[in-house]
Amino acid sequence: MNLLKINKINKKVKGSIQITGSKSETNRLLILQQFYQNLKIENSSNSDDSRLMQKALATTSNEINIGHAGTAMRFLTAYFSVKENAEIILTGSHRMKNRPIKILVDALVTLGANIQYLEKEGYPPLKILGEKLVKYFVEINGNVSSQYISALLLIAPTLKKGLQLKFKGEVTSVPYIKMTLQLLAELGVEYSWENNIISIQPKPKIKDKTITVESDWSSASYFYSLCALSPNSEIKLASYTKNSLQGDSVLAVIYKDLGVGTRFEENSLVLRNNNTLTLKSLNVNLISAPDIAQTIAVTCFGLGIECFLSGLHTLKIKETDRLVALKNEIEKLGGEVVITDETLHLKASTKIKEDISIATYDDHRMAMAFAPLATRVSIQIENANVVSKSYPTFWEDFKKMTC
Ligand SMILES: O=C(O)C1=C[C@@H](OP(=O)(O)O)[C@@H](O)[C@H](O)C1
Ligand SMILES: C=C(OP(=O)(O)O)C(=O)O
Repeated sequence: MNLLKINKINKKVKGSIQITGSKSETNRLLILQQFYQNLKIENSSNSDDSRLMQKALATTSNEINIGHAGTAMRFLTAYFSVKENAEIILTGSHRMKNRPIKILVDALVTLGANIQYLEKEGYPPLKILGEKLVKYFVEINGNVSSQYISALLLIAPTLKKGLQLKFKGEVTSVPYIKMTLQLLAELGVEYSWENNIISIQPKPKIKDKTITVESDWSSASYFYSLCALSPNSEIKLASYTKNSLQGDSVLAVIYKDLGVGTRFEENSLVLRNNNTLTLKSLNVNLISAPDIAQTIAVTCFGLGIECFLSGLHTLKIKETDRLVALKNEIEKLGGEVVITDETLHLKASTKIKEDISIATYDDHRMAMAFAPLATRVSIQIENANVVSKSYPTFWEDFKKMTC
């Protein structure tokens, strides 16, 4: 599927869908399952990123191409570093070769790992020779990506003396670190987080355990947006819990201000557009939830309200430079956007140009974030199948709600 043309939606948005499991939770659990084979996972993500992770863990080949999957790249770097006798070349897409990994590699090497860069210093591809890591203390810069920290935490309980991680600087995307710690705790791993030090105790074995992955909140964000942009709409999404491990569950709070009420009905989220929007300008810091920045910016654009987003310094090293991509595409539609290295300011505007073709920059979230604008105008999405990185059935589910 290349160019997807979406006609303006003229009916009331209504429907009920089951969203696939969180890719963040799934990719952590897949690593942990290698260490603890009596761990069972239910409602795993069917995303490309999780399938690639599964394939990489099952392969007998010495060369693994992880495509665009950031968590898989980072978690597998740590995993193969401690897998004795592993001799692996870990590579990825062109974009992956430009997503930094030096902070993680330096930390692993400090702990005793054997990793070499095969092309550009600080970036994949990597050659990893699995070793027993002998050290148990390392300092790490926490403000570039929390994935480096999660990668280390995931291998920590398998190390003889566990691990002590000391952070330098502010830590970004903290809920993802807490997710890793909470999953470890569910397996009985003991940890503490005091000031800027996380300590993990060793845990060679666990009791039999089944973990059911909650559905993906980042994927739910596109339906929050659709609901906010469709008066009287009602959308039901399964399977979610009130005590989510996912930081993107903050959507329920943010979208309340954008006119969407959330209630839980058993294990489903019910979103309702209450037609209560009075807000003229939204101001949110997304340092804890960077993956919903695109969704929120596009919702505000569709609603014709101003929006000021901060805490976005990690967006430029994701699937694409998401700040530049957002500015380019919103401006094609007639909006005005000012970006800095870590902020985005969308000016209020009421007109949206018809039938514009939105470029997606190999970024699933660009495709999904712009789709709900079809409630306002007909729109075209380029390379629409990019959505499979996190949400392979997105277009079927979007159709169910809107046709
Ligand atoms: O640990 C994770 O599962 C993730 C952490 C975040 O990355 P950063 O920590 O690089 O912001 C997030 O953007 C990504 O989609 C998933
Ligand atoms: C940033 C993302 O993923 P990753 O870093 O795992 O490629 C994402 O899914 O938005």
